[in-house]
Amino acid sequence: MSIKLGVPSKGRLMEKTFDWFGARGVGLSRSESEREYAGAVTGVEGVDLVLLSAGEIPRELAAGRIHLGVTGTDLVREKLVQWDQQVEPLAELGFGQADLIVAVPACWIDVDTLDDLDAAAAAFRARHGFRMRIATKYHRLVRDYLRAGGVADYQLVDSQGATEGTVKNLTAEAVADITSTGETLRANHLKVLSEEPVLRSQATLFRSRAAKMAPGDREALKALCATLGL
Ligand SMILES: Nc1ncnc2c1ncn2[C@@H]1O[C@H](COP(=O)(O)OP(=O)(O)OP(=O)(O)O)[C@@H](O)[C@H]1O
Ligand SMILES: O=P(O)(O)OC[C@H]1O[C@H](OP(=O)(O)OP(=O)(O)O)[C@H](O)[C@@H]1O
Repeated sequence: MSIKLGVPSKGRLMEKTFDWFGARGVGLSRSESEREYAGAVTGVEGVDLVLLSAGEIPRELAAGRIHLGVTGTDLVREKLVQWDQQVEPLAELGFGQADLIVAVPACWIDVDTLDDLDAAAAAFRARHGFRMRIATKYHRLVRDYLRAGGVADYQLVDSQGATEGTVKNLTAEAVADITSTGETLRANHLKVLSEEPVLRSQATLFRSRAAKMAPGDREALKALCATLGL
């Protein structure tokens, strides 16, 4: 048997994860063929690399199909009910930092806080006969945040990508999405509410609380954690 380590299969997250492990003496690499989702681990025994979509890693951890996984805290908290009972964060990796925020059209000059958004949402409904639409893929986190902030008269519309474009495309009045530099928001004439973000996220190494381990696996996990300095 062996420990399964799930890592994002593409892009910045994959490269920075490889760098983070490499700097600590654990070599991670993707197979020669760019299209094959297989990889290799050097520097420790008994660890298999599993390349997965960042968005699927929370579910794989919760199901116990991987023992360890790297993904954003935003994805874990959004996708796993009572996330901390299903996974344990072992290390924040210091990259993939982004804030989950709520943004409205920059021209809404009298909307700056959640109270303002609530007032605007009520006025919107009275005027248009339907609830203000907020586009997001973070349904659970945004719903909880808006409930706590006292915003009532809105509806979430699902957007799995290019979320900032929904306002221009007239499929939403506001958005809740991840931002790091703010460039995408600015380019789409949106402004962030001047409130604490819904969540501050970064790439994190998680341990599954559900994954079964054979006796040898425990040793492999201990050796890996020791090598990583955890
Ligand atoms: N601009 C950004 N800067 C930093 N981190 C980001 C940025 N955009 C997204 N992230 C983070 O990267 C992680 C993966 O994002 P996302 O869900 O968009 O995956 P993806 O790249 O579309 O991959 P996949 O579709 O394979 O799941 C998330 O944790 C997210 O917070
Ligand atoms: O604040 P910025 O630095 O401009 O980054 C924010 C953008 O990055 C993410 O998109 P990503 O590139 O992951 O694509 P997506 O639209 O598929 O989510 C996020 O959804 C924003 O659109």
